[in-house]
Amino acid sequence: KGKHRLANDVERVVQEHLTYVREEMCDGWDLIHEEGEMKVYRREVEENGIVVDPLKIFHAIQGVTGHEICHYFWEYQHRMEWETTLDSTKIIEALDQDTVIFFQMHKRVWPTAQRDSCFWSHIRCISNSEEDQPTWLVVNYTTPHPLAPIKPPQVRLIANVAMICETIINEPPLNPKDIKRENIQCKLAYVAFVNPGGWVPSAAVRNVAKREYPRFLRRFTSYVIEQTRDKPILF
Ligand SMILES: O=S(=O)(CCO)c1ccc(-c2ccc(C3CCCC3)c([C@H]3C[C@H]3c3ccccn3)c2)cc1
Repeated sequence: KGKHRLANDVERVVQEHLTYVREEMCDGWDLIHEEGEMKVYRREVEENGIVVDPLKIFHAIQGVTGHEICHYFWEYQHRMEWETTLDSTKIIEALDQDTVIFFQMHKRVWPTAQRDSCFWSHIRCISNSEEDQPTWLVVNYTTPHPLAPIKPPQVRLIANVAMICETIINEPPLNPKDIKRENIQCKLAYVAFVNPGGWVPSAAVRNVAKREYPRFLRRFTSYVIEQTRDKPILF
């Protein structure tokens, strides 16, 4: 199928994330939370008094592949089974089989006004030259859409989020068909640039973010482990 109207935007944002995720986690990032394999980093950034802290989470999940993590993160029909911070989510346009446009109503976080979001969501497999497993990624990026008009008092979120996954196969058996789930691990990097889109109390949003991002990733990864437990491995 030909290039859709957002194909160039999608390409640019995907390449930016691939460059950015490899950047060293050195200056300016605070490790704000650690649980098991999950490490949550944040930079404190404000634009015009609005908290827009970039957030980076590194995690390693036993027994699932990067493809499985990205599949369940991208597929809209599973979203309400793991997303606890949404009132609703729906596809408003499919640009191609890997790129859709979502409209979402986010649960209100007191004392802020309710947020909604409209973003294109793209899933992609990047096979690198070596024989090891490909990288799978999903990017959610805010985009305007005629079917998602801004309706005050709701405030439109501005989000640029990526889930970038590698699959590790420990002690690969001679025959790939013999690979078991206990031999596989997904190493993921989750990056979120979220601008609340309007004034919010900095401390409140920082506390919500510090609590909600780890919670969302814990819940989402547990969901994928459950969904894939007795299914064939999706590489
Ligand atoms: O990974 S996704 O693409 C999954 C698809 O839904 C994603 C995740 C999170 C958000 C989001 C939306 C709103 C807020 C704030 C802004 C003012 C009031 C709410 C926050 C900050 C507060 C942090 C947070 C993190 C996780 C869950 C909820 N809350 C985050 C958007 C997209």
